[in-house]
Amino acid sequence: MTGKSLLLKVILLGDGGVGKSSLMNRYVTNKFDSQAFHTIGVEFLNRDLEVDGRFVTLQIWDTAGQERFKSLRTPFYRGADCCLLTFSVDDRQSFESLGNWQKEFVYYADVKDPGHFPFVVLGNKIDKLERQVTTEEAQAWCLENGNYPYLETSAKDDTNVAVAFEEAVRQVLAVEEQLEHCMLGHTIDLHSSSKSGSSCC
Ligand SMILES: Nc1nc2c(ncn2[C@@H]2O[C@H](COP(=O)(O)OP(=O)(O)OP(=O)(O)O)[C@@H](O)[C@H]2O)c(=O)[nH]1
Ligand SMILES: [Mg+2]
Repeated sequence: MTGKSLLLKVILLGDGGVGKSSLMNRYVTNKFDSQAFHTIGVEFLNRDLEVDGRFVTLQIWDTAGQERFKSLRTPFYRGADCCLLTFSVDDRQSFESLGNWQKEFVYYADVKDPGHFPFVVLGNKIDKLERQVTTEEAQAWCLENGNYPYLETSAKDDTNVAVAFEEAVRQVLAVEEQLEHCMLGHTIDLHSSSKSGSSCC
């Protein structure tokens, strides 16, 4: 892969058992294990990809979702460029935990401007017949809590997994572009005599 690659850190958060490790392993190794073990602490894998002409090395951090491992995972939130809030569509409790995961991330990652931080919400295990969370209510949660992109995935049958990680990259690039646009806007204002009324940041 030619051209300078942008290193991005993406972190998967969500209740134990929703499929965070399975999503990472499906995306990086294209494997799925129906008997996956609970993650203890954190693990990470890298994968190179190209999104809209940009070469990216995605460093995917997979975290333990079980409450007892909280102190092992929270030190690794800092420096993340994107957070994938993950639940399972057959586990209503994991959907209702999304708000807590978002708060935990913002606190331990010390996010200065949560309103502009790239979160993406994933509803996993859509291959399973018995759903407890509808697409509409998940979309409504995403709209109410920050207008986050919402994708439905299955690590088991590889539905939307690559799309989900590509969307994470797009969200980071979009925020970066917005910041660059703002910086550029301020620079031009510094030299022009007329005070521009609008400020975009
Ligand atoms: N049917 C189905 N099962 C899945 C899917 N993704 C994961 N699983 C299964 O769900 C169980 C938990 O998956 P994990 O990937 O270990 O879940 P996790 O979120 O990493 O769990 P913790 O490490 O405890 O936080 C495993 O038995 C997986 O095989 C999916 O998309 N569909
Ligand atoms: Mg895991």
